[in-house]
Amino acid sequence: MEKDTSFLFAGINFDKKKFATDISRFKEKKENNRTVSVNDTNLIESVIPEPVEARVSKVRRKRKNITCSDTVEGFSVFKSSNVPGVATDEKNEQEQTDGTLRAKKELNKQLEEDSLLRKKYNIHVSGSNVPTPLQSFAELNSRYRCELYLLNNFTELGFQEPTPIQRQAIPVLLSGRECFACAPTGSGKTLAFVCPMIMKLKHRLSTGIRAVILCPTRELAAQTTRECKRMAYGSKLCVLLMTKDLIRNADLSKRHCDVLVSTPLRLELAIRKKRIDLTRVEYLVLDECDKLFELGLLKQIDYVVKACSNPSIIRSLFSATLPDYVEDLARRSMHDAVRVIIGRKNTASESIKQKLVFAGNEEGKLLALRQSFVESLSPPVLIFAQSKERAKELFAELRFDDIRADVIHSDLSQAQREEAVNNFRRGKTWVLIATDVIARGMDFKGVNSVINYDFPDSAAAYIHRIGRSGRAGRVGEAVTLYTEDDVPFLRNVANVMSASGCDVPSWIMSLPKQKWKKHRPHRESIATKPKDQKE
Ligand SMILES: Nc1ncnc2c1ncn2[C@@H]1O[C@H](COP(=O)(O)OP(=O)(O)OP(=O)(O)O)[C@@H](O)[C@H]1O
Repeated sequence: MEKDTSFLFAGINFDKKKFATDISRFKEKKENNRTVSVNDTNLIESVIPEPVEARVSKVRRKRKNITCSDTVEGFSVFKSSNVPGVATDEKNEQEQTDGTLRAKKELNKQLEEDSLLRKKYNIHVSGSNVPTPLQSFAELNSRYRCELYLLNNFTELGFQEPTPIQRQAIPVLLSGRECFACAPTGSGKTLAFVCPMIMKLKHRLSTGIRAVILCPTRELAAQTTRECKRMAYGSKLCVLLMTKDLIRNADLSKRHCDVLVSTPLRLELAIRKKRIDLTRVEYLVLDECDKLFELGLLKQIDYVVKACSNPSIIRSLFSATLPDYVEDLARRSMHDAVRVIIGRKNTASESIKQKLVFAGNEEGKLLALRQSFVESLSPPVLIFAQSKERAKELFAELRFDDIRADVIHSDLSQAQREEAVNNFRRGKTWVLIATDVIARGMDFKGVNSVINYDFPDSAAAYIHRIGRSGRAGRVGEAVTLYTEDDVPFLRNVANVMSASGCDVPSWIMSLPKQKWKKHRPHRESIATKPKDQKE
């Protein structure tokens, strides 16, 4: 991460007060002499009871003694109060006082209920007027008038109730607030940002891109596109994955697309080739945001974010690891954002049983791995190696053993990478050897164990790698092999383990804390054969 990140989001930092007229012009259009907001909120308000958060903010505004001339979000508040020349008799005053007291009571009751619900689901929030969390998916209809196809899709997908991140992030985004969120791996963050997006977008036939989801890898972008399509099934929304072909053959500026999912590199390329217009994007999601803000991707992200120049854009950041610098950045550059943390920040999912195994040296690691396969191979198993070279070496060692192994790394073609992922998903491959290219976001159902053959290069990498198992409340197992070289870095992984309730030997917890950027020691090549016998 570059030290100075202030240029990030610079292209869309703007003074909302100064451009208030422009914003309101953008937000509203006249239709049949009646003001209809672009996202139809007025229409919704006319048919459903006012949401609690709206009532809450009204009461708060009242408390601040706003006068009749104050305009809040395009509405004139307290139109009938304090108007010069209008006599206010005692009865009226009494009624007003009673009304305010009732509203106050109602507000306090609601705040209490919200806080109990948050406590129950380990939801921590900061920001002003944070909307009430969802009790159930049904509230998407009763509170926000969501279309029934969406609830049907959730039922079809087997989702009975919202996960904690969904309970809080969905109402935040539906209320038009920006959001940065941290929730454990496999806890349903994808639905948390896709659901409000498809609810808000509805179907419209104008050209141009209306929402963008950025993911750090092609595999994750493809998976997110698939999830989006599943959730939007039954609507007319158009969801597209940015591919090389699309950049080459299609002029996206003339095509209609509701949701575009892409890696930063591909999107940057399309913008540079003038194949795409992002000026009307209404929603921007940075998934795995801390990865996107790392040095290698930061410039591309900045370029894309600047291209999304719509002043009313709603941006959100999601990850299972949210370092302080990303939070600082979010606070500085997002507008009135809500921070949502589920459980403790930067911890592993509690449904994963984690183990550290000392293997002495590189040779010991291979022996330990083979031994564990003989004793108890319970596929599917994911094995992480430190580099593509080491992943290839390990694959060369295991491919002739009696296990169905495959490998995935960045030297493979796109088609080969897709095939490796699909074979693993379908159970054709039992053991997938991988680099960190699939460590984040990939949702392989039922991975029984993750083996860190090479010690991860950071605590965040550890959390994401092992998070490929133990998803959606299932149990999983993670084994991390370590050698003498890794001992100084053990404490960082041990801290994560202990924070998620796993036992860690006390000698490890008493090791000195290590400042740890990237731990990638040079390692002996992976081989059981003596060097002179190797091909
Ligand atoms: N409400 C729900 N009930 C049950 N399962 C759900 C629910 N929401 C999502 N899931 C499932 O949980 C799994 C994990 O979801 P998802 O991939 O969104 O996790 P994530 O939090 O983004 O994880 P990661 O941090 O690894 O990216 C998926 O298989 C998804 O279908």
